[in-house]
Amino acid sequence: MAKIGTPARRLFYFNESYFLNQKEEQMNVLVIGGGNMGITYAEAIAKSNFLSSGSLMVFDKSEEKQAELRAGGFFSVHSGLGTCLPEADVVLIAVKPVHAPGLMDEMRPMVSAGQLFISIMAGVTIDTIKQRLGIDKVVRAMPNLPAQVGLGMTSFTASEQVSRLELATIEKLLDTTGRSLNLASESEIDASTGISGSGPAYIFYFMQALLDAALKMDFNKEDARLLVGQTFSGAVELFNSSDLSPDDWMAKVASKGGTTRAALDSMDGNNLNSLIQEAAYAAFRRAEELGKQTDGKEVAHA
Ligand SMILES: NC(=O)C1=CN([C@@H]2O[C@H](COP(=O)(O)OP(=O)(O)OC[C@H]3O[C@@H](n4cnc5c(N)ncnc54)[C@H](O)[C@@H]3O)[C@@H](O)[C@H]2O)C=CC1
Ligand SMILES: O=C(O)[C@@H]1CCC=N1
Repeated sequence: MAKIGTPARRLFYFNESYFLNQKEEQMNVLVIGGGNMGITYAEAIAKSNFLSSGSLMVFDKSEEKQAELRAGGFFSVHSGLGTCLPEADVVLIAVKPVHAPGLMDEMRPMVSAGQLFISIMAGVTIDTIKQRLGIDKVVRAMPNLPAQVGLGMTSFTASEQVSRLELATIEKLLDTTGRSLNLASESEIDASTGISGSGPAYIFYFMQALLDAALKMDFNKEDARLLVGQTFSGAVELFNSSDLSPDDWMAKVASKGGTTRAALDSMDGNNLNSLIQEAAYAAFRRAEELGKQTDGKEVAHA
């Protein structure tokens, strides 16, 4: 097993003067799991100048993934935890919840008290991570897929052992992928999973339905994609350009007795608003269930 890192150095990095002096670029950050989200974070951190070069490490257990990551060349890619985990000041865990217990058991002998752990795993609680790793400083975050294009929405909350200044630095790290929201409790993280974490899939669901309608109306695939994509981008841009509510914007599109009213009446008649709210609650409840399942035990979710 690799030697345990240098706690004195970590103490320096994580004391208040370090954070007041804003020397984030001297931190070593390790991302574990180089899939959709892990690679998104690693690339965003690498491109942001948040860290100095050579300070970002990635470990994925898949050899195929390691080869793919090495081709990118943005960070050092490790083939085992022993060469990277003891050197890290901040560790971002980005594996599926089902892989969390095995990974944390492997990590435990190599971690130390000064290290700070960020988990983006859905439903895995701060207590589970603290107990399984035997550490105290945990930030639980819930990002979303648009982080891949710098438009992510990440909610996060921290264990009480994470200081205000440490949290400010972690917020800057999370913001390399878009915007973030510091929430007071893990219950709010589960709720935000039902809104922003899973939310991009609901938008894609709506887009797929409109695409299907356009294809039925005999548009070819390319034209249907343009009609739907530009309509979504335009509507979102309008929404973000003012404080008007979606209801206000709907009123601007819909003329009395017109085409939009016909569509909106059809949606209301089918209770679409309630169905979408129900879907968001289903994701919220699932995040809570995952938390109970992973509470110190094995996970039954892939
Ligand atoms: N995909 C999404 O939109 C979002 C995902 N999440 C969370 O992010 C986490 C990762 O999700 P994805 O990136 O989509 O998954 P993914 O399946 O694309 O990536 C996971 C990676 O972890 C690696 N891995 C598995 N076990 C490992 C281990 N023991 N050590 C090192 N690497 C290991 C796998 O080889 C894989 O490359 C999940 O916990 C999920 O709940 C959170 C918000 C949004
Ligand atoms: O579906 C999931 O479990 C993850 C968490 C939020 C988005 N994807």
